[in-house]
Amino acid sequence: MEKLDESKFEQRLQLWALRIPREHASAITRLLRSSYLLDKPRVKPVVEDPESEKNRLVVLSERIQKPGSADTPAAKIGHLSDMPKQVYDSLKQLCNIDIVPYTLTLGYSYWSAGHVAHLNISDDLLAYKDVIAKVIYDKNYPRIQTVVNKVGTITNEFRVPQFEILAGKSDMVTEVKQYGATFRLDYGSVYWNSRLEHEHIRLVSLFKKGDVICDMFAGIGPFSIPAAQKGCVVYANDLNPESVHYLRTNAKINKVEDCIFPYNMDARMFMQNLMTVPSETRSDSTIADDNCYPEGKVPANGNSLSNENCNDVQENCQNSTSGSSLESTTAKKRQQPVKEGEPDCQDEDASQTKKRNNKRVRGSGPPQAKPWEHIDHVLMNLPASALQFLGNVLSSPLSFSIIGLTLFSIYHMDISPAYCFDGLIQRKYWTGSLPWIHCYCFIRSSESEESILSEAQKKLNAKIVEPIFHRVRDVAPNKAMFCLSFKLPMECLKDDTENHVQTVA
Ligand SMILES: C[S@@+](CC[C@H](N)C(=O)[O-])C[C@H]1O[C@@H](n2cnc3c(N)ncnc32)[C@H](O)[C@@H]1O
Repeated sequence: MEKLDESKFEQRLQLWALRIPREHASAITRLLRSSYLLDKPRVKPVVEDPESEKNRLVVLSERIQKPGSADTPAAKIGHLSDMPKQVYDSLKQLCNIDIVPYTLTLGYSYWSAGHVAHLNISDDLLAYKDVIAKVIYDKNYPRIQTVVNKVGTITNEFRVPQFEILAGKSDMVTEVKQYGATFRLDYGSVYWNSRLEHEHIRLVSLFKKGDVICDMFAGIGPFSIPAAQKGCVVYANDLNPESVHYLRTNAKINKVEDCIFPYNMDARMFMQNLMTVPSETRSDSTIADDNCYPEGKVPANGNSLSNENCNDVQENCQNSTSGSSLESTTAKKRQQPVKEGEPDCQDEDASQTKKRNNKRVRGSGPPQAKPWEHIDHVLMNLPASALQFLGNVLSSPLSFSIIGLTLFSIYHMDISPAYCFDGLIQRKYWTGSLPWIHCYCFIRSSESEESILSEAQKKLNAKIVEPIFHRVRDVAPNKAMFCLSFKLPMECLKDDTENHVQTVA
């Protein structure tokens, strides 16, 4: 029998820890609580210091990306990134601050989603699958209550694997925790990958309070929820109605439903909906409704925002206009250090930021979210095909089948292109800097960063300046997942004279 290589399951997280005298451990953990301490199921945030028995290491949250080094804003004000100065000052009163790097290895036995253990049993071990599952179940019950094996390759557009249940109950609705947020999901009907946790937190660490985020392939919200927790306004979309159901549930569980606007449609239509400038000149009081896309404004493409969802969005808009959620948009932007090799998302010049923020807070009423005026980041986590979504399509080939017949909706006979991103934004209405696009992709050994860049530029019909490739993880011996980040090129903006507007009217 071939041996199982458990090291293949390992993930190493590069974190930071405070080295403290052990007698202060309780006081310091109380002070840092869950917000700044590492918060992972079954992992203790206070550990022994290998260098001295008298000390303990208090492991900090992944959100605390790195201590302020000499040239970062955090260093200038003398505290750790993303940790308020008061907390840092209280720490200093308790002990000397000694920050050390800490590597956390999550090994073979760590991986599961809530009560579900997910196996990928290779062909040569299939004969033993029931024995393997029983051992895992018996050894880990009650933490693990279901053991499943992935069957075949993922072919559906919702990216949900097919599972066979090998042991335990068939209910796959479960809860998982990531960086202090709780996610409920049905493992059998939505996309979920625990191994992306570090990537979710890396990207969210680039956002600032008050940023406007468009998550085109949001799933159940592992980017959107922490972004909203950080004070961003998030437009989150997924084609899978089940994912949108759990996205809304998770927004409620994590108390950020006022900052998240969920959509259930094709990603291109979602962007088009958000960026369409209303035809009539409207008074400020009606602008929130434009974002809600009531039924009459929804494109007849068979993938439109469901009524249920639309009600939700309208509800959110109303919540927004009543005030509570908008603290985030009016809030003064916090300076954060820019990581080496990471996009500098703070290059908007100060006058532009001021202009935009002023615009949002103008008048006595709450500011309005108007995505066609400004968004800060667009997330595209569908690595198998996100690059295609950078381009426009003529008559999208989406179709649906009924009793074996393939039917095309009226929308697909329409020759108007679905814009994404070339010509999507109207120069006249846009304020501030152009958005960062974070487009995930796979790079195979036969491809290179250059070939991917050239494909992206072809789709955009514009040159990308200063692209940043971040290697996320190896998914196979000759295939890795990357995140390509770049500022939307200026050429992608359309001028008034071009007639791309109101395609969803
Ligand atoms: C790889 S998953 C990423 C989900 C989430 N961002 C995460 O990190 O867990 C891609 C998501 O895109 C959704 N999706 C696939 N095709 C889509 C489309 N045309 N428009 C919008 N969403 C789509 C799938 O349902 C799936 O939830």
